Amino acid sequence: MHLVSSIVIATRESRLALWQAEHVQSLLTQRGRAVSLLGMTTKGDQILDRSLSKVGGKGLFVKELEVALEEGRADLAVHSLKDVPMDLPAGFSLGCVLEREDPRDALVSPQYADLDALPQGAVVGTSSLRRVVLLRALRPDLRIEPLRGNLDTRLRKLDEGQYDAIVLAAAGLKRLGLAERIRQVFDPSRMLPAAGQGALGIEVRSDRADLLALLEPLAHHGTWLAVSAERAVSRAMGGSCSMPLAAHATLDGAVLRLDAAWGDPQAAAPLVRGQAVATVTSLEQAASLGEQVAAQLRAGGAH
Ligand SMILES: NCc1[nH]cc(CCC(=O)O)c1CC(=O)O
Repeated sequence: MHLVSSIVIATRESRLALWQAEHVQSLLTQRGRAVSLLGMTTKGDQILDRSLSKVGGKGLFVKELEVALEEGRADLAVHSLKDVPMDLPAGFSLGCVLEREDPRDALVSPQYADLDALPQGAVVGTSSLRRVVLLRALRPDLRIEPLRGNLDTRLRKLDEGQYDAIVLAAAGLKRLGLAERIRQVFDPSRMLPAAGQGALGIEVRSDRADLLALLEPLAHHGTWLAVSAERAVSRAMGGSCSMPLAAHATLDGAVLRLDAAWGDPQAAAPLVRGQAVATVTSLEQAASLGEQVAAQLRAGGAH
């Protein structure tokens, strides 16, 4: 068996990725482990001029980190779970899911207090197909323009006046101490979050049982159940993280409630929605709730 002495975390070098890796580093350090970070630039960080859904999806953010795990240059990769493909490549596992931060979307705007306050035809920045279809359902008059880059870049483009407002995950803003930029946090019933939004996942090589044992005390099982249901919707719908798909689950005791929505980015048709509630105690049961909701979406015309 592999004996873990010093642990290396592979991480992207955006401020948010570093915050997340340092967070896991500090949790492990508190447990007496020596932990260092290995910063890397991924394809997803380099390609800033095209929509990610056109160049291969968000998997572009994790590939280089997996190569580092494969080659033994790193032990763990910390990811925003939202950016992790539904099926990891053979030989890799999700070793841990941490307690979720705020899963909701937030509106950031220098001028306007909330979505309703935006004038007719206002320009809103987002490159997420999910946010596009949800925003369009709420405010068909808005002009939605692409917005890429890390959090600081997106906020800078907003501040330069390229947009009237932008929509971001509340979790990222809160982690970076930018919560004061939030003008409105969307109720999930209006802007349903993406599968896994706000949760961190730690990826390991599946053959590293030593690391799985090490990570066990960091896991938040309620979050893990919820995101398993959410990710199962996404997986059953085709697995890409760049679909116009929202999936959000909440756990109340052992009762998991899962909501999902899908919208056609090409047509102005109403959103297709799905919902299911069940008592769950295992990740498999959570995933089967997700498959049930995906079947509802497909029956409603999602593809
Ligand atoms: N796709 C980029 C991304 N990946 C994770 C987060 C935010 C943090 C999280 O959801 O955990 C963001 C930024 C955003 O959507 O605003």
